[in-house]
Amino acid sequence: MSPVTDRVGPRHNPTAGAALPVNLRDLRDEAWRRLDPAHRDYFTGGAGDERTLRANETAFDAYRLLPRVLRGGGERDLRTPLLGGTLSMPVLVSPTAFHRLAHPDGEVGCARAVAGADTVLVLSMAATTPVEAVAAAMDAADRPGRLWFQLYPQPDLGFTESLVRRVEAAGCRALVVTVDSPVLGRRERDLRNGFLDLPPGLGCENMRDPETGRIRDIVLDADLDWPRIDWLRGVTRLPVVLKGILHPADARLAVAHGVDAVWVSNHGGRQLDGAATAVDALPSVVDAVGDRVPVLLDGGIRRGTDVLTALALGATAVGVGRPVLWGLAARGEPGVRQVLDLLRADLGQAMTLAGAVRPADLGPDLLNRMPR
Ligand SMILES: Cc1cc2nc3c(=O)[nH]c(=O)nc-3n(C[C@H](O)[C@H](O)[C@H](O)COP(=O)(O)O)c2cc1C
Ligand SMILES: CCCCCCC(=O)C(=O)O
Repeated sequence: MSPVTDRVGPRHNPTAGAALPVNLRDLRDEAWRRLDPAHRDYFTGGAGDERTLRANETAFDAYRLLPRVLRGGGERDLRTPLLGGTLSMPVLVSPTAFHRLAHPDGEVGCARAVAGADTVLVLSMAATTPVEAVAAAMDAADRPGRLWFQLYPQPDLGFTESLVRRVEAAGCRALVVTVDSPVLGRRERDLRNGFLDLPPGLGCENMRDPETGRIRDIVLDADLDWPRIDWLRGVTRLPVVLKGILHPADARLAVAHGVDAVWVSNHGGRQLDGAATAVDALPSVVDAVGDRVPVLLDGGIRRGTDVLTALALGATAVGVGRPVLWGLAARGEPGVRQVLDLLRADLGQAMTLAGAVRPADLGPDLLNRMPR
């Protein structure tokens, strides 16, 4: 029997007394031990000197919290309404490529874990599993609305439209269009390792040409522009989210072009090295967008307090990229479940300590920004 007890502690500390992991970095270390070094570098690395990659995490250090006290409130309520659904917490899974390279459980294992946590998986266009199989895993877990699809619009509009139809038919509930990748960032680890291709047996299954059955290469299109976003909105009724916005002028344009949410992201530091960190770019994007559409954020979220900070700065929800890959590479589906459980517990505990019952209670008054 513990000499110390509290009314919320055990529920917020599901790993107490258990073996590792107690935080996400424990799973990262385990994943790194298991992965082939070239694959570890692909999953871990960023562009150029990895300045933005490092800064995404350290930017959260600039914030200190100003907790409120004597507010009571009992049980925390982390539920978060977003694009027509309600997530069990303000944390979703960012799109990341090649899950079956990390672990045989792949995207299906990830989907099962996400369904169990009752949040959203954004399936990468570079997934190694067909969208229909991932959707079936969500359906089997009775969470059909929890799958979104990430799209790099292809210059071949016919193929793009056929993929959108496929994704709609599978039951995805939103299209996340990645707009920070007119070309691939210069990932020097991959260049050194010569990491170019997936091993035999793995491929980007959602790139299968409907006519030939052949897997097409993903084209990152430097001609992508606002008229193409208008075109995309015209060919689907799914909500369209733009991922990779950092500049407030682009956030304003996104709203003017009728998008349904704006996702502040620098692609986890993998595209433009030296780009602003997500958390630094967030306040001016929130200001530009106002209440018109939700603002999401990813990049460097590793702790409940990081989630709390992003929400206090005006994000509706945050995404996690690498931590999910760590969980998957370390332990497959249960590892992803652990990542999401750890973040939920950490966020609940941080909110309790900060005097907030629900995400709507979080505002900039709870933050003290340190000079850097
Ligand atoms: C290995 C890896 C693969 C990624 N693949 C994609 C992708 O296919 N599409 C996309 O929009 N973003 C992709 N991203 C970026 C993530 O969606 C996300 O923006 C980023 O990982 C967030 O930062 P974090 O890893 O610090 O959480 C990828 C990131 C990583 C690390
Ligand atoms: C040629 C396009 C491959 C994209 C792979 C996934 C991705 O976005 C990444 O960051 O890696």
